Amino acid sequence: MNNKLLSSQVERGAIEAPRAIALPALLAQVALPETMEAAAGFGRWWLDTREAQLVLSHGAAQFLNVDAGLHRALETCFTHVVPEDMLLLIMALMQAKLPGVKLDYEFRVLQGTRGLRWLRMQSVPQEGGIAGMHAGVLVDVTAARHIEMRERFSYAMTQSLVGAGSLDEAVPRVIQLVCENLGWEWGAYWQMRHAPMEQPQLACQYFWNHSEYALAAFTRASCDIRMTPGEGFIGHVWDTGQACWIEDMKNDSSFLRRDSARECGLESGYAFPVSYVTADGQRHSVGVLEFFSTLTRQHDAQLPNLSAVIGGLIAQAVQRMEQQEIMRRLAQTDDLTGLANRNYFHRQLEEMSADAGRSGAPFGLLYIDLDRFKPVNDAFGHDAGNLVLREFAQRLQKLAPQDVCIGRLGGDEFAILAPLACRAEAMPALQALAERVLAAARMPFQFEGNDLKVSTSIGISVFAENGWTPQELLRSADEAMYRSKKSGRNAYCFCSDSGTLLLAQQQTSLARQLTMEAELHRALAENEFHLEYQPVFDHYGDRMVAVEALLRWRKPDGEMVPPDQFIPIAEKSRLIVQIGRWVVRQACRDLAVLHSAGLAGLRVNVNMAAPEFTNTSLPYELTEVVASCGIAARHLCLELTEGLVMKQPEKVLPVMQMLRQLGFHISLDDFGIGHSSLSRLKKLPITSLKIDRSFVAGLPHDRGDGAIVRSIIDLGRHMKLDVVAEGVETDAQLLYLAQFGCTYLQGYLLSRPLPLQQLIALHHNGKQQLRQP
Ligand SMILES: Nc1nc2c(ncn2[C@@H]2O[C@H](COP(=O)(O)OP(=O)(O)OP(=O)(O)O)[C@@H](O)[C@H]2O)c(=O)[nH]1
Repeated sequence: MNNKLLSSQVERGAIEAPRAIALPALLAQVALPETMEAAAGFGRWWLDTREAQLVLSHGAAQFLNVDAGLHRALETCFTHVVPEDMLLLIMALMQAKLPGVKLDYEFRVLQGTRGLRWLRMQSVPQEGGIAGMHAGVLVDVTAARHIEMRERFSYAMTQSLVGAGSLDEAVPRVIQLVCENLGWEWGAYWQMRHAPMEQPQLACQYFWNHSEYALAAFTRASCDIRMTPGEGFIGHVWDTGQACWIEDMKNDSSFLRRDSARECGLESGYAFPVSYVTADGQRHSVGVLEFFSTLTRQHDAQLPNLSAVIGGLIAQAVQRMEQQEIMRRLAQTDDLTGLANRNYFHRQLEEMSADAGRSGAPFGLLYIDLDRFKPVNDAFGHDAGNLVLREFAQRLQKLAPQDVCIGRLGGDEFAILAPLACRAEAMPALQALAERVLAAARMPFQFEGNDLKVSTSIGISVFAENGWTPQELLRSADEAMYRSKKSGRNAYCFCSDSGTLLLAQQQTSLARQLTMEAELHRALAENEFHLEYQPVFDHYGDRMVAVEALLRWRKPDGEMVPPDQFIPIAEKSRLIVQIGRWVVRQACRDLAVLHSAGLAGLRVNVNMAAPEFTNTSLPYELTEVVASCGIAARHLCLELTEGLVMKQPEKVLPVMQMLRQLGFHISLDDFGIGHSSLSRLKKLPITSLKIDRSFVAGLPHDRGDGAIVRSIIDLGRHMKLDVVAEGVETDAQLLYLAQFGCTYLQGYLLSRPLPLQQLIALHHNGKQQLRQP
C-alpha cells in the first residue's frame, strides 16, 4: 500500500477523525526513514487497538512479506506468518490495549525466497501518543534464534550419540531429532556396503518418518534401491563430499525415487555427507544423511547450517563405535584361530541354555579334541602345530552351518554349539555334523612340503537330555569325548550312550519335574486348565449317554501341553489331588449346564488318580460337590484303572464301596491290560468296564484282539456290568462291537472331544437324542 492510497483511505473516513489527525504524520514516517530502517535492520508499526488496524513501515512490510501502509484487518499483515504462531500473535497484539501491557512477541514468517525467518514484535512507548494507538518495532531475530537452536540441538544430539551403545540406537535417534526440531517429514542414513565380489553400494540403513504423513511408499523405494558412488542423489553427495539440495523431487529426472516421492507428495530435500578428517588431513566418508519435506524448503537455511555439526558428530560416533566393536571382537576372539575364545564361548553357551530353558528349543554341544597333536609340535615345531590349529579352525568354519558358534577352548580343544530344529532331528543332525568334523580333521595339513596328519575325538551332549546348565552340558560332552578317545580316537560319542552319565540325566529330569511342578501350581492358580468332553454313545452309535471329561492345559502363551506330559509329573506330587478336585468340580458344574441345556440325564465320567481313591473322605467330598452343583450322585461316574485297584485293594475297596452306596458310578478303565483276577473282579463294586483302546484298534481283523473284546463283553453281560469300548475309529470296529453287544461306544468315529459350548450346539442341532437311563 502506498502513501497516496493510505491518505485516500483517511480521506474516505475509513479511519476515524482523531486518529486521522495522526495519520499524515504516520504516513510521513512510513515513507521517509526507509533507508534508515534498512541500515538499522528493523521495521516499524503502528497499531490502532480500537479498530484492530495496523500501519506498517516499508521495513516491517518487507519482513512480513506484505505491502507497507495501512492494513484494515490484522490478518492481511500476517498472511505469511506460520499458522501455528498466527493466533497467538493476534492475541498478543490485542492485549496491547490493556493498561500497562507491553507487546513483546516472537513469531515465524515465510519470507519468500529467504525461507523461514524469526521476527520479534515489540512495542515502544511513545511520548504524547494518542489513546488506543501503539507503536513499535519489528526486528529479524533469525540469526540469534538459529544460534540458540543450534546450541540446543547440538546438545540434544551429543546426548543422543554419547548415550548410545550402538549405531542402531544412535542414528535413528539423530534422524528423528533433526526431523522433529527442524520440521522435516522423512529422514534417512545411507551407508556404504561392501559385499564380497560386488561393487560397493550405498544402502538405506536407517530411516524415520513423521507418523502423520503417508510416506510408506517412499520408505519402501528407499530401502529397495542401492546406489553406487556417483549414482543418484545419494551417490552424488557421497562422491563429491558436498551437501546438495533438491527442490522438486517429483519432477527431477535425476532423482531416482521420484515416482514414490510423487506418490507421497514430497517436494524438496537436502542431503549431506557424514565424514571425519583424521590427523593426517584425510577425509573419511562414513555415510550420507538425507531429509525430505512436503514443502518447498530450498532456502530454509537451518539444516545447511547444522549439517556440518550433525555430520561431524555422527562420524565421530561411528568412529568411536567402530573402535569399540574392534575391541569387543578382540576380547571375544581367540588370537590364533579367530574363533570364539573360551570366555566368549562359555557366555554363548550360558545364553543358549537360558534361552532354551525358556523356549524348550534343543541344541547340541560338540566337544572336539585333536588326536595326537603333541607329536606334530614335537616333530615339526610349534609353527607347524599353529598351522594345524589355524587351518582346522578354518575347516570348521566352512563346514558348520551359519547359525552355529564355534570356539577354541584352549590348546587343541574346540567346541561347536549347534541349534537344532527339533528334538526328533537332534541325533541325525548332530551325527552328520560330527562326521563332517571327523572328515575335516583327517584331511592332511600341508606344512613346508610335509603332510601333517591328525584326527579328532568328539563328545556330544544335547540340551536338555544331558544337562540344563553349561556346566552339566560341558561335563557330559567332555566325558563323551573321553569315551571316543578310549574307543580308539577318530570317533564321536553321544553323552547318552553312557551309563556313567545317568547322573546328568537324573538331574535333568529332576530339574524338568521341578519346573513343570511350579508351572502346574501356577496353572491351577491362574485358571489355565479347561475341560473338553468326549461323548459316549449307545451301541448303535446314535444316542449320547455320557461324556468323558478330559483335562486340557493351555499356557498363557497359547501353547497346549499334552496331558501325558504333565499328568505323570502331577501324579508324583500331591498336586494331582488338587487338580483332580478341580476337574470334578468343573465337570459337575458343566454337567449342570448341559442338563439345563436339554441334555437331562447325561452322565459325566471323570478319571481319578491313584492317591484320590485311598482318601477315605473322598465319598463325602464328592457328595458335597454334586449337591452344590445341583446334580445327582448317579450322574457322576468315576473312572479308575485296574492297576490302581489291584495295587492297594485294602485301602481302595472301602472307598469304592462307600461311593457306590452313595450312588456314584464307578468304571474300571483300560480293562484287559491290568492283572485282574476274575474272582477279585466279581467282588469289585463297579458299574462298568472300559475295554482298552489297544484291543479295539485290532478289530475286526486281529483274531487275538477280537477274542479278548468278545470275552470282556461276555464277562460284562454275566456280571451285569455296562461295557464301554474306547478308541472306536472305523465303521468296521463299530459294527463289530455292536454285533457282539458292547453297551457303549466312544471314539473319534463318533465324536472327538469337544468344548462345552460345541457339545451344547451339537445337541441343539438335533443330531443327538438322549437316552434316558
Ligand atoms: N602349536 C601349539 N601347540 C599348543 C598350543 N596350545 C597347546 N599346545 C600343545 O598342544 C598339546 C595338547 O596336548 P594333548 O591334547 O595332550 O596332546 P595330543 O597329542 O593331542 O593327545 P591326545 O589328545 O591324547 O591324542 C600340548 O603339547 C600343548 O603344548 C598352541 O597354541 N599352539
